[in-house]
Amino acid sequence: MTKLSVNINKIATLRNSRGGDVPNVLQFAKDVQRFGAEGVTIHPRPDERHIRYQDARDLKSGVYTEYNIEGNPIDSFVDLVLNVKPTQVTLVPDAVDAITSNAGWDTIKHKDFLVDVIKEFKQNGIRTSIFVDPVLEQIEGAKATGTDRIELYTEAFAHQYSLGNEGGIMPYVKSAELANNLELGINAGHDLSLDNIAFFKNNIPALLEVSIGHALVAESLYLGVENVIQMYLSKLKVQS
Ligand SMILES: NCC(=O)COP(=O)(O)O
Repeated sequence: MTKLSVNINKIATLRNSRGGDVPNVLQFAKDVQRFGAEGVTIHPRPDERHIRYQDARDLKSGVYTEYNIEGNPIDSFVDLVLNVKPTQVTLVPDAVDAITSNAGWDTIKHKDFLVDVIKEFKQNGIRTSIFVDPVLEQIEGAKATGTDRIELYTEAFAHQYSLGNEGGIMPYVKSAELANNLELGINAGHDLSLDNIAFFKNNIPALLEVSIGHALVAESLYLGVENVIQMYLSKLKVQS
């Protein structure tokens, strides 16, 4: 089974554009779970341009499915995650000024750092995942960090698929096969959408979780949030 975790960053972006509390991020998180989402993801960035650190703390009371916090493990992020104790932390090597996440970890170069930080999270009962490109050496490097899971960075797949190139899935298939052999759990995310999710899911063996935000919110403007979540759940059940 592949769980759908809804990334609610964009709801905070909308709220912050006016100050105030509309839309309410906590209520939105409760509603997506009521509509069937199996997890909620946030990615607080150091400049707090969308999700704020206080949101991460407030959400703890309302996320009763899987709570996934993503981010670069700078000191303030590590303190936040240890304080909130979500179900899962996903480590992403994003620069402070990046518009969005744009690369996976170099798990070989940053092995010592990742080993230390992953150990600390796991000792505190938090499942770990690290964001990686679909490159076999990087998957092997991920295994050596001690992480429970990897999150495959799917931007390249989504881009190729939008151009009609289904072959763009192949590095992901090979990476997933290796991860399965190494007994690493597999998550995936970034630019997944109603257009590409079924093809991705049906080609990736043992895909445990997808986190989807940008496209899901954009699609909801036309189709409605509840309907869109149901559509994702239905596509995630499809087997080719
Ligand atoms: N981990 C990926 C995520 O949470 C959402 O990415 P996107 O759907 O906003 O591109």
